[in-house]
Amino acid sequence: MSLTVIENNRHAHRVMEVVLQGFRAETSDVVVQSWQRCMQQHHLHPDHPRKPPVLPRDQLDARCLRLADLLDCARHEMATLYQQLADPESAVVLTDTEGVILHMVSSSEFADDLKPMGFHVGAIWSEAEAGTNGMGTCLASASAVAVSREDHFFTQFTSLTCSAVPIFDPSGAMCAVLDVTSRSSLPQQHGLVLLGMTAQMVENRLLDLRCRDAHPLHFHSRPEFVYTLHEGRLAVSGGGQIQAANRSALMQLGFRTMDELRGRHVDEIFQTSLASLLERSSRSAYHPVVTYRAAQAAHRFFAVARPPAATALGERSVPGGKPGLEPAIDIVARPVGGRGEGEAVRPAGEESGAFGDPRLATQLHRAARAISREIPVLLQGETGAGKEVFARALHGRSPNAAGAFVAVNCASLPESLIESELFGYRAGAFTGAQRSGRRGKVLQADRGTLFLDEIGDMPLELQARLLRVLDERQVTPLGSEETVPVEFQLISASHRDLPALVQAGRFREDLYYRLCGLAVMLPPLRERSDQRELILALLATEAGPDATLSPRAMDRLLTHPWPGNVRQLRHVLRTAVALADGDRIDAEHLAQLASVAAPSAAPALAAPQPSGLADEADELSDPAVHLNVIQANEREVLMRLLNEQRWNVSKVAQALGVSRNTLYRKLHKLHIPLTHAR
Ligand SMILES: Nc1ncnc2c1ncn2[C@@H]1O[C@H](COP(=O)(O)OP(=O)(O)OP(=O)(O)O)[C@@H](O)[C@H]1O
Repeated sequence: MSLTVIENNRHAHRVMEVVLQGFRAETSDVVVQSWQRCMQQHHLHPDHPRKPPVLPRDQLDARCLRLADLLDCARHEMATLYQQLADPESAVVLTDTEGVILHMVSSSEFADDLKPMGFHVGAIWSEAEAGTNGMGTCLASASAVAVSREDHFFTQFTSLTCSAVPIFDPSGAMCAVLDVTSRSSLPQQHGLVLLGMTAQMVENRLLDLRCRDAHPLHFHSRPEFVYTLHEGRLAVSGGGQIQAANRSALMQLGFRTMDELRGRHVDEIFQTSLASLLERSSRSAYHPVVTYRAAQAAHRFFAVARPPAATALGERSVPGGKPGLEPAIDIVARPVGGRGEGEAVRPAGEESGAFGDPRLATQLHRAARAISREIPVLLQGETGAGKEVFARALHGRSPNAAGAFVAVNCASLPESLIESELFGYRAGAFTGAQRSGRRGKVLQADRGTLFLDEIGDMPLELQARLLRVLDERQVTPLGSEETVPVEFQLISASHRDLPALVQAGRFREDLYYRLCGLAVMLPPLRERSDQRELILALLATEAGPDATLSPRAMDRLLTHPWPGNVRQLRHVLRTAVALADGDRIDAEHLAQLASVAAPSAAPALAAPQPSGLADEADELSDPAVHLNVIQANEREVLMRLLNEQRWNVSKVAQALGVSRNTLYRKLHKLHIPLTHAR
């Protein structure tokens, strides 16, 4: 008998002894109860291992669409958690309430290890399908669980250790499970803490998003905890009724469930009314004000109440319902994929853009609805992911489509010029000013769309001026006394993590809330499901409709990790077209891909390499591996600078105080190819 079979038998025997004969197990009650459910309720047998079933693609897409807002809230937090865990043999996973894996962050190597076990996006890991496991058992018990190695019901999963926590929506219902699965033998305590914190962050974001038209009320018994992860948060209707709360709020106020709290009035909970809290908060410039628990007068809280995010942003009331609470699935995406080699394609000009990925299409649809209600849209995503293309598409679908689309790149303008560029100046306002004066970009965008790209790079002093313009909707050009009224739609974009900049004090929080009426996280190219369609469309733009790709070339493109996203894809295709003799592109014309920087080049918002899409990285030699530690560090710093300056070599040279030639030599020495350059 092979070792595996003996091992399998031993594990199965142990599970059966515990379930059928009531033997004491050296494991937790949660695990024992799960084993009992597996055998008695789900009729699983530890001797008959099975692979979790996989949902068909269209059903998976439909689920992702239904939970699009949750996925939006979770994606970035999951990537951050993965980085904090710093364990290459771990995966951070999100499932829906039926145990279907919707999103996963891991190294491509670990994802490849997990795949044969049936552990990948689309697979169903409920207890009924996969026996005792982190995700399934968390769902069944509706509580945080740790399932280490031999706690699993089936032997095939006993090399894994999982920790999982439920995520609750603002109504208090469980809406997902967040899990960390790794090879380590024990759940790491700090990992569990991080997991719990991540779940809380996702819940708070979801509360903000789904209750945008309620008054947010932040509180804690210690003032320094207001606005932190530990704060209690309530969503309160204009009439003062509590609609939703986070877990900390329930705990601090002594309620066990959301049902016990929902519908109560603020003055029933605190010894004050919503109106009074709002007034006192605004008078104290939104610093926490003291309030007392109504039931226990000695229990003091510090609280801040604000106007709803929606009204604070000038959002009009939405006919027929609350924007944040409507189901995410109300559009039909264009069909994706299925096109073979050489088929006719429609060129994707930058104006039209290609948005075949269902998630992207939904985001465009939601953003179009938001902008049509004058809600500003904030686009986030890695560099080259198509934020400007998306913004133009949004403008084209908006009520102001007939007006101008005015783009301002806040990162590329020298600080001294941003102000005049944005607000304009009166004739003779300063030395060097044009004699006739100049209408600033804000006024040029009148009745159109103002697109503030790389808004995270705007200097703090100018943020204050911009804030005033957004509030007052009028502009005072430099050197002028006169204010000019202006009406525009606002879209902004950044590849930086703006909430993190806010926390670091480098971006004004009040401005962030005014820009971020609706936050849209654009997926990186490697996560898009319409890659094939996009490749063909971009190829048609670059080489005309007769161009074709060989299957090998298409395969290489489809499996590339694309750290520079669509911009890099476009660049690679442009070079391939130049290298190919006729209209047919083959793998050999994609030599440029071999010299593309490894994922260490990932920009600020980049998640770790996603599962299963980076197989090719194995084939490629990573140029960075030949560098010593100092060079590797130097390379990383340069890559970051290049990304920040959008691969503009002159600007990076300027920032470093070296000549362009010196910089080129350095780039060459550190194996940094300039394939990202525009
Ligand atoms: N959906 C799309 N359809 C067609 N082309 C696209 C699409 N998205 C991006 N591109 C191409 O990729 C290039 C980069 O797009 P864009 O400038 O919008 O990216 P970005 O995310 O705003 O970049 P950055 O963060 O560096 O400003 C564009 O010039 C365009 O050619």
